[in-house]
Amino acid sequence: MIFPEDFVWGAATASYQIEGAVKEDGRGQSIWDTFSHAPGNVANGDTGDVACDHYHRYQDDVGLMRELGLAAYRFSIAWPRIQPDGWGSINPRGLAFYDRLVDALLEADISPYVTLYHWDLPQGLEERGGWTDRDTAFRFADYAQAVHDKLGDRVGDWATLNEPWVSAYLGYGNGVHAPGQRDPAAAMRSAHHLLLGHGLAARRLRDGGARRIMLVVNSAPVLTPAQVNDPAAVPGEADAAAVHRIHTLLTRQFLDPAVNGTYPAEVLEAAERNGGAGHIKDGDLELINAPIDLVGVNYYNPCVVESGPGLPADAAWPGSEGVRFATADAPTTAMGWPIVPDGLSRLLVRLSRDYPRVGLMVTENGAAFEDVVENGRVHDADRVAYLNGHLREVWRAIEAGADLRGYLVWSLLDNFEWAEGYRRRFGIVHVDFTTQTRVLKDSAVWYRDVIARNGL
Ligand SMILES: OC[C@@H]1[C@@H](O)[C@H](O)[C@@H](O)c2nc(CNc3ccccc3)cn21
Repeated sequence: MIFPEDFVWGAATASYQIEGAVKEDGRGQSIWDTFSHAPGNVANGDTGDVACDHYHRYQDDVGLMRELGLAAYRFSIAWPRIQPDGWGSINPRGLAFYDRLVDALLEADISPYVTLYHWDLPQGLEERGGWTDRDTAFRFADYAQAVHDKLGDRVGDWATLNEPWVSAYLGYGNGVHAPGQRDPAAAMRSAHHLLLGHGLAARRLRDGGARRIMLVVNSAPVLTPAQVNDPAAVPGEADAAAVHRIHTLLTRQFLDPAVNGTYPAEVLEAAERNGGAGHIKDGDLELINAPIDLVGVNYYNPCVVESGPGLPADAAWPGSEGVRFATADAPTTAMGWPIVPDGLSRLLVRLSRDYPRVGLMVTENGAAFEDVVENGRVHDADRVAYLNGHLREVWRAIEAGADLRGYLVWSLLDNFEWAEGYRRRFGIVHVDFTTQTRVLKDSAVWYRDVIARNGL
């Protein structure tokens, strides 16, 4: 299976998960600093205080990327390094780190793909309401412009947000992520303000001459248990309605406004039932619908549902009344997520059909397994099998006509896995968090060969 000649092979990380140096060079506090230091929020009391110490080790890490032959490296910028409180003057030392990182990547012939927001909101803004407050969207646009002004001469690929669904519904809905609020109405308001911030920032980036702008979403094919292993299975009316509802809340809630400038009726109805839709102002959808070039797709596993009469909505899923989240008949990763490779091709073909005006890129795909270091090596055959199976589906989606530009593996390094802390490892490079030693896992060597062959 050989991929298109211009297919982009890369890897992805995020600032809070790898950088450490949380009090260095003028960095302000983020909501994840606050959340991870609050007892009970993160496994084993882990925090991102040190993480992979990438802030100090970035040159060696870029060397690893070069050794793997990556064409692209997706990383996020920590807003609190740029504006410690989230607004106002720019911290030159914070910006200087990313300036150095970008230059190191270009020197290694690796294209930098910048994500402007991967969940580390400045705590100063959270104290003013965070994403529940409309003003945060405008502060985000100011921040985006400041970063692009500095790096836009060398960075062509820009993602505004990583997974606004997670920021809104895990951060403000069920509270398993920072800032840990449990309020469905706050979550729906936050989802809208994140989208507004996306649109406002995308306009600033475009006005600044950005080459490619994308929105990155966590998306999945929503399937009944029977459909997981039998794409031809036909769900009954109630189950089909459950599938449509969750597809709408997970994916259409974000891509319809961003790509088409419309909200699904079900989202507006859910908002009316959860605090009202007064936060949606006239003209907002036009602002949100700023032209973008790509949708970044983060896929790990399908979302499995069936109807469940009388079931209350899950706090992370306002509007999901009557839906029961089910399990798939499939092997699972260390996260308990089902391994369903063809879910990726089913998703990519669907998104290509539903949103034909934008290209697609797999901006995250990967898996956590219980890695064991043996004689200085990690024989992660399960991760190789996961990646191989999913890349075969990427190839199939391209063959089926999907406008798919590239694939970025999650993740380059083992890192801080949010509420799971360091006990879950997604990296193709093993990190010993005591010594900060990096070791290529077998999956990294395998991925290097895939890149060299441009295929499987
Ligand atoms: O969990 C693995 C990665 C995570 O490390 C990335 O920072 C994030 O972008 C990411 N998104 C997903 C898929 N969505 C999801 C996020 C949080 C909880 C459950 C699912 C997985 N991942």
